[in-house]
Amino acid sequence: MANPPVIIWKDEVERLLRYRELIPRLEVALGKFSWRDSAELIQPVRTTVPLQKHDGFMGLMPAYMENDGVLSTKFVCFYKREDGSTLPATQATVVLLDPEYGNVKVMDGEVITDMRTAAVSAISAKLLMRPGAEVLAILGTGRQALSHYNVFMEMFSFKEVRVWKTPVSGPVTACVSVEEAVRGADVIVTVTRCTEPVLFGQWVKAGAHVAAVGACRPNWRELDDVLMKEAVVYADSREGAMAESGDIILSGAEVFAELGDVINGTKPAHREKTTVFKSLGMGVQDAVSAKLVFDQWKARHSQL
Ligand SMILES: NC(=O)C1=CN([C@@H]2O[C@H](COP(=O)(O)OP(=O)(O)OC[C@H]3O[C@@H](n4cnc5c(N)ncnc54)[C@H](O)[C@@H]3O)[C@@H](O)[C@H]2O)C=CC1
Ligand SMILES: O=C(O)C1=NCCCC1
Repeated sequence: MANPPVIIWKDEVERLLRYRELIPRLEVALGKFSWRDSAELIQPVRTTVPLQKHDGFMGLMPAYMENDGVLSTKFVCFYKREDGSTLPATQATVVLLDPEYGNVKVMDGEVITDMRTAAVSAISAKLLMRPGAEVLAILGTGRQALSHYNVFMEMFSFKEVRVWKTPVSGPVTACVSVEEAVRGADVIVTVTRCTEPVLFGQWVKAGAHVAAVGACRPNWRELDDVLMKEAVVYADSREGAMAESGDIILSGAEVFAELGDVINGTKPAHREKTTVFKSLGMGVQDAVSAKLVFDQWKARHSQL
C-alpha cells in the first residue's frame, strides 16, 4: 500500500532521540551484526563515491533487519577539511523504508550520526575501560566532541574531563597540547578530522581505553603505529575496518574482535590491557536510531 512520504526535520529528531533508549537498541544491533546471520541482519560495507573536486566522499550505508522489519539507508557526505575550516566534516540524511511496500520516511541524519556514534563509543568504554576509570580526554572540539561529552557525562562519573583544544561548555580542563590532555588519562576519545597521527602511543597510559572515531579512509590516520601495535584492537565491523581504517591497514594491526563479539560473549573484553576501539560507523546503527525516531514520532502524532 503506497503511503505518502514522511519527513522528520532536525529539531524533531533532536527532541525524540534519547541515549537511554538508544543505547540498549544499539547494543542489541551490534550483537546481532556480529553473529553474521543474514536471516537476521544484512549490512554490506558502505559504498563510497569520491567527490574529488570537493575533497570529500559520499557514503551510502544500507542495512536490513528482516525479523525486526527495519530497512534503511543513510547518505552521508564527509570531507577532508582543513583545520580551522568552519564547514562541517559530515552532512547526512537517513531514509527509513517499509520493507513490504517500500514507503519512505526521510529524516535528518546529523543528530542521528552524532548521537549513535557517541553512544557506540560509550558502549565501547562500558565494555573495555578499566574499573575505576577517573580521567577522560577528548581530542577534537566539533560536533562529535560535543555528543561524546554529553553521553559520557550521562553514562559515567569521571573525576576529570580534559579537552584539546578549546573547551566544550561544562566543567572541563582545556589543554594546549594533545600530550597534556592524554597523559595519565584512563579513557581517550579521538574525534578529529586529522589525516595524520595526532595521538602517540608513548603518551598513552598502559591499560587506557581509546575510542578512535575519526580517520575513516584507508590513508587517513589519527593514531600512530606504536599505539596500534601495543593495543588490543576492537572494531564495530571487521570488514569495515579492513576496508576503511588507515590506522588499522597502514599499521598492520590485527582486529582482535568486534564490539558485538564482546556483547555476545564470544570474545573477551581485555579491560586490563590498553585497548583501541576503532569506530567507522555502520548502517545498522543508523537503522535502529531511525526506527526509534520514527516510532516516537508516530506515537506523538497519533495522540494529536
Ligand atoms: N566513526 C563514525 O561513525 C563517525 C566518524 N566521524 C568522524 O569524526 C570526526 C569528527 O567529526 P565531527 O565532529 O562531525 O567534525 P567537526 O568538523 O565538527 O569537528 C572536527 C574537529 O577536528 C579538529 N581538527 C580538524 N583538523 C584537525 C587536525 N589536522 N588536527 C587536529 N584536529 C583537527 C577540528 O578543530 C574540530 O575540533 C571526523 O573525522 C568524521 O569523519 C563522523 C561521524 C561518524
Ligand atoms: O558512519 C558514519 O556516519 C560516518 N563515518 C565515517 C565518517 C563519516 C560518517
